[in-house]
Amino acid sequence: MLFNEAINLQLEDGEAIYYPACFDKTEADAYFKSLLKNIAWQQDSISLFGKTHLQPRLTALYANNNKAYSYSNITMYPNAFTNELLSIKQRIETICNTNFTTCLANLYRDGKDSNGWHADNEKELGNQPIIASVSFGAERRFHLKHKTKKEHSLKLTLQHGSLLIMKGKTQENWLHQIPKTKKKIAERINLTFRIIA
Ligand SMILES: O=C(O)CCC(=O)C(=O)O
Ligand SMILES: [Fe+2]
Repeated sequence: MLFNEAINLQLEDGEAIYYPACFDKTEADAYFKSLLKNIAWQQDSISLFGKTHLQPRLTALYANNNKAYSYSNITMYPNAFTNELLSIKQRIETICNTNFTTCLANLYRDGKDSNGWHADNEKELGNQPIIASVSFGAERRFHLKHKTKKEHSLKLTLQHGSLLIMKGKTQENWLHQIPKTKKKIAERINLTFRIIA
Protein backbone atom coordinates (compact mmCIF):
# COMPACT_ATOMS: atom_id res chain seq x y z
CA MET A 1 0.00 0.00 0.00
CA LEU A 2 1.22 3.49 -0.83
CA PHE A 3 2.09 5.59 2.20
CA ASN A 4 -0.76 7.98 2.88
CA GLU A 5 -2.82 6.76 -0.04
CA ALA A 6 -6.20 8.60 -0.20
CA ILE A 7 -9.36 6.71 -1.11
CA ASN A 8 -12.36 8.80 -2.13
CA LEU A 9 -15.46 6.93 -0.90
CA GLN A 10 -17.57 8.56 -3.68
CA LEU A 11 -20.54 9.29 -1.41
CA GLU A 12 -23.81 10.24 -3.07
CA ASP A 13 -24.73 13.78 -1.83
CA GLY A 14 -21.67 13.87 0.42
CA GLU A 15 -17.90 13.71 0.55
CA ALA A 16 -15.65 11.32 2.45
CA ILE A 17 -11.98 10.44 2.00
CA TYR A 18 -10.19 7.57 3.75
CA TYR A 19 -6.43 7.43 4.42
CA PRO A 20 -5.66 3.87 5.60
CA ALA A 21 -2.14 4.70 6.79
CA CYS A 22 -2.02 8.33 7.86
CA PHE A 23 0.25 7.28 10.76
CA ASP A 24 2.73 4.42 10.36
CA LYS A 25 2.60 1.41 12.67
CA THR A 26 5.33 2.62 15.03
CA GLU A 27 3.74 6.05 15.49
CA ALA A 28 0.24 4.61 15.81
CA ASP A 29 1.37 2.08 18.45
CA ALA A 30 2.99 4.85 20.49
CA TYR A 31 0.00 7.21 20.23
CA PHE A 32 -2.42 4.43 21.17
CA LYS A 33 -0.48 3.52 24.28
CA SER A 34 -0.04 7.03 25.58
CA LEU A 35 -3.54 8.33 24.69
CA LEU A 36 -5.06 5.38 26.53
CA LYS A 37 -3.17 6.42 29.62
CA ASN A 38 -3.18 10.22 29.35
CA ILE A 39 -6.61 11.26 28.05
CA ALA A 40 -9.11 12.32 30.77
CA TRP A 41 -11.55 9.50 29.90
CA GLN A 42 -15.00 9.74 31.45
CA GLN A 43 -18.32 7.92 31.07
CA ASP A 44 -21.26 10.31 30.76
CA SER A 45 -24.96 9.64 31.10
CA ILE A 46 -27.12 10.55 28.12
CA SER A 47 -30.88 10.96 27.80
CA LEU A 48 -32.56 9.33 24.83
CA PHE A 49 -36.33 9.06 24.47
CA GLY A 50 -36.79 10.21 28.09
CA LYS A 51 -34.49 7.54 29.56
CA THR A 52 -31.07 7.98 31.10
CA HIS A 53 -28.26 5.58 30.13
CA LEU A 54 -24.54 5.43 30.57
CA GLN A 55 -22.91 6.05 27.21
CA PRO A 56 -21.56 2.80 25.74
CA ARG A 57 -17.99 4.16 25.49
CA LEU A 58 -15.74 6.63 27.29
CA THR A 59 -15.22 10.15 25.94
CA ALA A 60 -13.27 13.35 26.54
CA LEU A 61 -13.28 16.79 24.93
CA TYR A 62 -10.21 18.91 24.15
CA ALA A 63 -10.07 22.36 22.55
CA ASN A 64 -7.96 25.46 22.02
CA ASN A 65 -10.94 27.61 23.16
CA ASN A 66 -13.52 27.27 25.94
CA LYS A 67 -16.49 26.40 23.70
CA ALA A 68 -18.67 23.57 25.01
CA TYR A 69 -20.09 20.83 22.79
CA SER A 70 -23.63 19.53 23.37
CA TYR A 71 -25.20 16.38 21.93
CA SER A 72 -27.75 13.77 23.10
CA ASN A 73 -28.66 16.04 26.03
CA ILE A 74 -25.14 16.23 27.44
CA THR A 75 -22.83 19.20 27.44
CA MET A 76 -19.11 18.59 27.42
CA TYR A 77 -16.59 21.22 28.46
CA PRO A 78 -13.11 21.07 26.95
CA ASN A 79 -9.74 20.33 28.49
CA ALA A 80 -6.73 22.18 27.08
CA PHE A 81 -4.98 20.28 24.26
CA THR A 82 -2.03 18.11 25.32
CA ASN A 83 1.19 18.32 23.28
CA GLU A 84 0.48 14.88 21.93
CA LEU A 85 -2.99 15.82 20.67
CA LEU A 86 -1.48 18.98 19.19
CA SER A 87 1.04 16.98 17.21
CA ILE A 88 -1.70 14.70 15.85
CA LYS A 89 -3.85 17.75 15.08
CA GLN A 90 -0.99 19.37 13.19
CA ARG A 91 -0.49 16.30 11.01
CA ILE A 92 -4.12 16.10 9.97
CA GLU A 93 -4.43 19.88 9.54
CA THR A 94 -1.75 19.68 6.85
CA ILE A 95 -3.67 16.92 5.07
CA CYS A 96 -7.07 18.62 5.44
CA ASN A 97 -5.84 22.17 4.89
CA THR A 98 -8.06 23.16 7.83
CA ASN A 99 -7.48 24.47 11.35
CA PHE A 100 -9.45 22.50 13.90
CA THR A 101 -10.40 23.94 17.31
CA THR A 102 -11.76 20.88 19.06
CA CYS A 103 -11.22 17.16 19.47
CA LEU A 104 -13.84 14.73 20.77
CA ALA A 105 -12.08 11.54 21.86
CA ASN A 106 -13.86 8.17 22.08
CA LEU A 107 -12.61 5.01 23.79
CA TYR A 108 -14.34 1.74 22.81
CA ARG A 109 -13.28 -0.62 25.60
CA ASP A 110 -14.38 -3.80 23.81
CA GLY A 111 -16.95 -5.05 21.28
CA LYS A 112 -19.85 -4.11 23.55
CA ASP A 113 -18.94 -0.43 23.29
CA SER A 114 -20.45 1.35 20.31
CA ASN A 115 -21.68 4.60 18.79
CA GLY A 116 -25.27 4.47 17.47
CA TRP A 117 -26.57 5.88 14.20
CA HIS A 118 -26.16 9.67 14.14
CA ALA A 119 -25.02 12.65 12.10
CA ASP A 120 -22.62 15.20 13.48
CA ASN A 121 -25.01 18.02 12.76
CA GLU A 122 -25.10 19.98 16.03
CA LYS A 123 -25.55 23.66 15.38
CA GLU A 124 -22.21 24.64 16.97
CA LEU A 125 -20.46 22.73 14.14
CA GLY A 126 -21.93 25.10 11.56
CA ASN A 127 -22.94 24.37 7.98
CA GLN A 128 -21.26 21.53 6.07
CA PRO A 129 -18.78 20.75 8.84
CA ILE A 130 -15.47 19.05 8.13
CA ILE A 131 -14.74 16.24 10.60
CA ALA A 132 -11.40 14.44 10.66
CA SER A 133 -11.53 11.12 12.45
CA VAL A 134 -8.33 9.31 13.50
CA SER A 135 -8.31 5.69 14.70
CA PHE A 136 -5.78 3.87 16.90
CA GLY A 137 -5.93 0.37 18.34
CA ALA A 138 -8.35 -2.43 17.46
CA GLU A 139 -10.01 -2.25 14.05
CA ARG A 140 -13.74 -1.55 14.09
CA ARG A 141 -16.36 -1.58 11.38
CA PHE A 142 -17.80 1.82 10.38
CA HIS A 143 -21.20 1.99 8.69
CA LEU A 144 -22.59 4.85 6.63
CA LYS A 145 -26.13 5.08 5.27
CA HIS A 146 -27.89 7.76 3.24
CA LYS A 147 -30.78 9.31 5.17
CA THR A 148 -33.34 8.97 2.36
CA LYS A 149 -31.83 7.00 -0.57
CA LYS A 150 -31.89 3.53 0.99
CA GLU A 151 -29.83 1.98 -1.83
CA HIS A 152 -26.81 4.06 -0.78
CA SER A 153 -24.85 2.60 2.13
CA LEU A 154 -21.25 1.68 2.84
CA LYS A 155 -19.25 -0.35 5.36
CA LEU A 156 -15.54 -0.08 5.96
CA THR A 157 -12.98 -1.14 8.52
CA LEU A 158 -11.21 1.71 10.27
CA GLN A 159 -7.59 0.64 10.60
CA HIS A 160 -4.97 1.39 13.24
CA GLY A 161 -3.38 4.74 12.22
CA SER A 162 -6.08 5.64 9.68
CA LEU A 163 -7.80 8.97 8.97
CA LEU A 164 -11.36 9.39 7.70
CA ILE A 165 -12.46 12.84 6.55
CA MET A 166 -16.15 13.64 6.21
CA LYS A 167 -17.11 16.99 4.74
CA GLY A 168 -19.49 18.83 2.38
CA LYS A 169 -23.06 17.59 2.73
CA THR A 170 -22.16 14.30 4.43
CA GLN A 171 -23.69 15.21 7.81
CA GLU A 172 -26.77 16.64 6.10
CA ASN A 173 -27.48 13.53 4.03
CA TRP A 174 -25.86 10.57 5.79
CA LEU A 175 -25.84 8.80 9.17
CA HIS A 176 -22.88 6.84 10.56
CA GLN A 177 -22.31 4.34 13.38
CA ILE A 178 -19.80 2.03 15.04
CA PRO A 179 -21.89 -1.10 15.70
CA LYS A 180 -21.32 -3.46 18.59
CA THR A 181 -19.57 -6.71 17.71
CA LYS A 182 -19.63 -10.16 19.38
CA LYS A 183 -16.00 -10.66 18.37
CA LYS A 184 -13.50 -10.62 21.21
CA ILE A 185 -11.67 -7.39 20.50
CA ALA A 186 -9.37 -5.01 22.30
CA GLU A 187 -9.67 -1.29 22.90
CA ARG A 188 -9.96 1.27 20.14
CA ILE A 189 -9.36 5.02 20.40
CA ASN A 190 -10.97 7.44 17.97
CA LEU A 191 -10.21 11.17 17.80
CA THR A 192 -12.66 13.35 15.87
CA PHE A 193 -11.28 16.79 15.11
CA ARG A 194 -13.90 19.46 14.56
CA ILE A 195 -14.33 23.23 14.34
CA ILE A 196 -16.40 24.92 17.05
CA ALA A 197 -15.87 28.63 16.58
O1 LIG B 1 -15.47 6.09 16.50
C1 LIG B 1 -15.67 6.52 15.37
O2 LIG B 1 -15.00 6.17 14.40
C2 LIG B 1 -16.81 7.47 15.13
C3 LIG B 1 -16.98 8.51 16.19
C4 LIG B 1 -18.12 9.43 15.87
O3 LIG B 1 -18.87 9.22 14.96
C5 LIG B 1 -18.32 10.64 16.69
O4 LIG B 1 -17.65 10.82 17.71
O5 LIG B 1 -19.16 11.46 16.30
FE1 LIG C 1 -19.98 10.98 14.45
